[in-house]
Amino acid sequence: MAEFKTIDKLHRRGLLFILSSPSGAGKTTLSRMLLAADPDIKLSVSATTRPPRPGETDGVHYHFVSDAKFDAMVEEDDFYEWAEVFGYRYGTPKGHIREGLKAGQDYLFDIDWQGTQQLYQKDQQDVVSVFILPPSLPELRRRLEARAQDSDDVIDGRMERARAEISHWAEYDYVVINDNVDECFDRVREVLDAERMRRTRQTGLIPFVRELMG
Ligand SMILES: Nc1nc2c(ncn2[C@@H]2O[C@H](COP(=O)(O)OP(=O)(O)O)[C@@H](O)[C@H]2O)c(=O)[nH]1
Ligand SMILES: Nc1ncnc2c1ncn2[C@@H]1O[C@H](COP(=O)(O)OP(=O)(O)O)[C@@H](O)[C@H]1O
Repeated sequence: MAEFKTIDKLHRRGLLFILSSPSGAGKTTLSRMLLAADPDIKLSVSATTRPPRPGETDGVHYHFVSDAKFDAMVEEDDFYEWAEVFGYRYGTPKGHIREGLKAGQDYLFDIDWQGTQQLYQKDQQDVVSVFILPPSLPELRRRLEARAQDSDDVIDGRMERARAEISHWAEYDYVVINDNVDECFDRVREVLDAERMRRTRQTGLIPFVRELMG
């Protein structure tokens, strides 16, 4: 069985896995499920000027920063991309993403369509994007209400923006409807598994095939 071990160890380049959706469709839920189930993918923790919600921890869900700190990060070119959403700013810190990708690390991004477009412009070959749709708009509102973290005004604002966000669905590589969350999660994992197998990411294949052919 020694040959199979060799195949397991083939080197692979990491990927940038993006989950986007209108607010309330379930991307945070799916992200948490994925991070819990898959040790090979790491969350890219964004910086934001939005205040933390109950249950959110600084450095885990977001880096919560002041406006002045965000300005300084923009000025120092610390961001891979950043965008304004719902009146707050959100950005992906550069961190060690480039080195991580080379070493085979996958990164998960919970970012909007603006961030997705910017990542495609920077690094098309490594990006895999998935758009999560709600089964209906009344169900989307029900989920925002059930989450019980926003006032009615904020929920109205999120619902108003939902149509604009959904209009970007066709810019994504994959689209999954989040009706039953477990089924949706299975679809998302299938996408990730298949994308990891892409020939162009399996950089260890060239030496492997060279050896195979003697
Ligand atoms: N472009 C960009 N968007 C982000 C980033 N971090 C979060 N977002 C998006 O900002 C929006 C608002 O996020 P949040 O306030 O956490 O509310 P949510 O919609 O309930 O997840 C969502 O669409 C996120 O995907 C980031 O670093 N860059
Ligand atoms: N398939 C689903 N069916 C019912 N409720 C869901 C489903 N997926 C997510 N939810 C719930 O809907 C609410 C919004 O989901 P969340 O993951 O916070 O959305 P987002 O990150 O896209 O704003 C949460 O209370 C979550 O538990």
